[in-house]
Amino acid sequence: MVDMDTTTGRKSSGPVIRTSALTRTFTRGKQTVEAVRGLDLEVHDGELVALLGPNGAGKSTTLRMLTTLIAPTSGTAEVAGFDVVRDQRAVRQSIGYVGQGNAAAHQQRGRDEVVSQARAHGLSRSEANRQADELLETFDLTEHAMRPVSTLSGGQRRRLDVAIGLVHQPRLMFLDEPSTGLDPQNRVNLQEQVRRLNRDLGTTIVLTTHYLEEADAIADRVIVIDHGLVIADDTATALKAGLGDLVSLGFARPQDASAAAARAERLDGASVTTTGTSVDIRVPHGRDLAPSLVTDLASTGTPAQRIEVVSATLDDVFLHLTGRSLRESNQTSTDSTTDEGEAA
Ligand SMILES: Nc1ncnc2c1ncn2[C@@H]1O[C@H](COP(=O)(O)OP(=O)(O)OP(=O)(O)O)[C@@H](O)[C@H]1O
Repeated sequence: MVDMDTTTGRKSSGPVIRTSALTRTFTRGKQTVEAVRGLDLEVHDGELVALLGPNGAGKSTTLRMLTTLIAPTSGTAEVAGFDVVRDQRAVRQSIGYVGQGNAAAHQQRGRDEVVSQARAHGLSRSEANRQADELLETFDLTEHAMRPVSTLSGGQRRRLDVAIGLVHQPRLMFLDEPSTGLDPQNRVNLQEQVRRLNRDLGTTIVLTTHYLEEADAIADRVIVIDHGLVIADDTATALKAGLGDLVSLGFARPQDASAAAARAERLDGASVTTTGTSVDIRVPHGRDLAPSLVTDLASTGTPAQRIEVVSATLDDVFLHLTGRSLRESNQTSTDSTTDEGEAA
């Protein structure tokens, strides 16, 4: 049941984001690109959600519709209880958004940039100063606050961007590829700050990423997007557990491998591949099942000479769902975006 606040017209319960059959197409010359194709999505207060997918999957387009930067082609989206087409202003006031690339002006000092953004959001000078100091502290930027933005490292600048996105204390924050281009140390540092923002302040966060490790490490929920469609939506743990572990066995003779494969086929949910003297078994809870399987095989005269158990990764999940590796899709993608077809 959704209650309506009659003074603001804002819904006071229900998901903070709700989309229904949301689509966005772009026209490139004679070509039509269906960037987002029928997205049905609900995000609840306090969640940290990662939209994960290869380059060109439709992640940024989704975020740009949810933040009112571009209009949907069809379907509906409500953010913080407001319609992204009809109530653009209210949506914008309710959210923070950090797009790709750096927002901060390069010659300004970091602190001045945060203060002026806070002032632009209507805070008084003293409130803006206080807010800036708090945010700089939160993002470990206090000691760099008086330096021109152009002299900050990539990681510091990205953290400054996130701080600026928070000046008006939104309950809902959108981050478009926050850690792309950062070195591993700065990436981990930024991820920690994002996690802290969600955990300590309860800010709902929706971020896009094509880093598997990032989605796995920080998100409560991972929404995997490919070719404009949601192909999986769950916790990273559940997505990986659903696929199961890979139990790899090696035998002395091909006939032993065949016998072991026949035995493994009887395991619930197992998918078995035999190559010469090797047997690969993808099976839920493989790590737990492996010892008894190996004992069983030894007792029936087909002892394994090699055993390896590898837990599933999100890349395995993506590979299973699409037949492609997300890592390789990211590396080989030459897809590029143009400004053609942009909505006001
Ligand atoms: N303004 C635009 N004009 C034309 N095509 C566009 C535009 N914006 C996006 N596209 C196309 O829509 C598809 C989805 O792009 P989008 O940027 O949403 O993907 P993404 O998943 O965010 O990728 P990345 O990780 O590279 O940012 C791509 O094929 C892209 O080229």
